[in-house]
Order: sequence, then C-alpha cells, then structure tokens
Amino acid sequence: MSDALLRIAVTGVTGRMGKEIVTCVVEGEKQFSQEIVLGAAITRLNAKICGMDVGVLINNDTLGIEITDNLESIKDNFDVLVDFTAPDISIEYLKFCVNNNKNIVIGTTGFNQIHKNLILNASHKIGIVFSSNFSIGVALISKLLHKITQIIGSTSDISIIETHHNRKRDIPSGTSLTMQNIIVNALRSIHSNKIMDSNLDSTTYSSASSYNDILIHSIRAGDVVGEHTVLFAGPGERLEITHKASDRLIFAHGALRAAFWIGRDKIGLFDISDILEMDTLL
Ligand SMILES: NC(=O)c1ccc[n+]([C@@H]2O[C@H](COP(=O)([O-])OP(=O)(O)OC[C@H]3O[C@@H](n4cnc5c(N)ncnc54)[C@H](O)[C@@H]3O)[C@@H](O)[C@H]2O)c1
Ligand SMILES: O=C(O)C1=N[C@H](C(=O)O)CCC1
Repeated sequence: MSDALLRIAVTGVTGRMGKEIVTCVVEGEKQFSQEIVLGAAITRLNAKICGMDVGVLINNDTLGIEITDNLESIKDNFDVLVDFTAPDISIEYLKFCVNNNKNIVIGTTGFNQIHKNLILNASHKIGIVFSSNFSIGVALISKLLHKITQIIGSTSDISIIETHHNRKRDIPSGTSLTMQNIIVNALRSIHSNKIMDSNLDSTTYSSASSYNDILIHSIRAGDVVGEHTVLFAGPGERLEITHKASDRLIFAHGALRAAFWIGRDKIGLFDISDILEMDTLL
C-alpha cells in the first residue's frame, strides 16, 4: 500500500456509530491520526444536513468536508468505506464499492441470508471486513466459544443473553447470532454425522445441535451500549461468559483498525478475528 494516508468515507454520519467513527478519526486518536484521514462524510438521501461541514456535526472546527448524500460526487476522495447503517442501504453502499473498486468495512447488523450472500459474492471482487461486533473482547470470546462448546457443549444447556439500548432496531443482536452460529457449528463438529434436524427422520438424532436449541434472550433497556452473556449450564456447575461494552469507541477503534488492515488492495471476506490475527495467538 502506498505511504499516503488511508482515506475513509464514513456513512450514517448522523448515527451513533457514524458520529463515533468520525470523531475518532478527526479528534486524532493517536493510533490512527498517522494512518487514516477522513475523506468523505455520507448521510441519507435528501437529508437536511447535506452541505454542512462534518466538523460542525461533531462540535469540532470546520474540516472542509461537506456532508453529502451523493457518493458519485466523492468517489475519488476515499479509499475505504466504513459503514454502520442499516441492511438495505448497506447493500447499496456495497454495490457502489464493487462498481468503483473500493474496499469496505461493514459493521451493520440485521442482514438476512440474501444480503449475506450478496456480501459473499462481492468479496470475490473487493476487500470486505464484515463483523457484527468490532470489539476485541467479543472477538476473543468468539474464539474461546468454539473450544468451550466442543468440550462441554454436549452436556450443557446453552443460552445467550443480549442487552442493548432501547433504540436498537434489530433483534436479536448480530453478535448473539454470530455466537449462536459458532456454538451450533462447534456442536456439529462433535456430532458431525448425527445432527438432530427437523427434516431428518426421527431415527437420526443425537445431542441437540440445532439453532432451536441455543436460545437467545434479548433485553432492550435504557442506553446500554451492548452486553452479551453465553451461559453453559451443566450438571453441578455452570459457566457464564460475559462481555460488557460501555463505550462505542471500542467499536470505532475496531472498525478503523479493520479499514487500515484491509487497505486499498486486499480482496476477500474477512472478520475482526482476521484483523487481530487471533488464530496465531490461540
Ligand atoms: N459491528 C459492530 O461492532 C457494531 C457496533 C455498534 C452498532 N452496530 C450496528 O451498526 C448499525 C448502526 O448502529 P447505530 O447505533 O449507529 O444506529 P443509528 O440508528 O444511530 O444510525 C444509523 C445511521 O444509518 C443511517 N441510515 C439508516 N437508514 C438509511 C438509509 N436508508 N439511507 C441512508 N442512511 C440510512 C441513519 O441516517 C443513521 O445515520 C446497526 O445495525 C447496529 O447494530 C454494529
Ligand atoms: O448498538 C448496537 O446496535 C450494537 N449492535 C451490535 C449487534 O447487533 O451485535 C453489537 C454492538 C452494539
């Protein structure tokens, strides 16, 4: 990658995460100000805020970057797009990045399988870091979850409890769905030939290892940034693994690390654990 600073475009700049990411870049978090610069600030179509200097939006000095709803007008101003918005518009941003050969960091959650297939297909042409949770703590728990499930999963009742602020649109959280997927896949790796499945006849079964058996319980309350607990309740003891986020800055840091890691040139589909190179550590 050339030595030039990596220029990022941030979508959803009026949103909780969009503002957090812009602030993190602009207010010179030391670990980024030497590597990343804000190239563009994007908002929804026809928003009244279009034309405002993004510095004003975050109560900072003017930056000479006007908030826009027109990606075509700023496509030469950025290298990587960082998107925390909503599923349908994220897919539109993804299509723009494919058509203009731009890499993208996707933090949006609430995607359906069609969306996820579009993301996978796009990753054959551009670089995508797609993660339901950009915190280091959840990335670490996710790595441990697979191993813990392989060891005690088949003798435990497993539940996931997720708590978020009362403004969150999607339920359950993307993080909890990712955790559920890890657990089911780990259980299936244990009982690979004997998976309980409603489509199979009643003679083929073993320890439950279908999505129906890993319950997700969701709480929406107050201004909780994001909390996840995975409960393994076994005979005589239980394991509770919890992550509590108290500042959206952790997600912004993870997303910016991802933007710098994917850079201008990588192609493929990656998640936060690839950025943190956790496989080499665990
Ligand atoms: N991966 C992570 O680490 C992580 C962390 C926090 C939030 N999230 C996810 O990021 C997303 C945003 O979260 P938030 O709290 O910032 O939400 P928010 O509602 O505060 O912000 C959403 C932003 O998207 C914009 N938007 C929505 N619909 C749009 C459309 N049709 N066209 C253009 N812009 C549109 C809104 O204007 C707003 O700026 C959610 O899916 C959330 O689950 C992920
Ligand atoms: O605030 C949110 O919305 C969050 N959503 C992510 C999810 O859906 O898993 C996690 C971080 C906070």
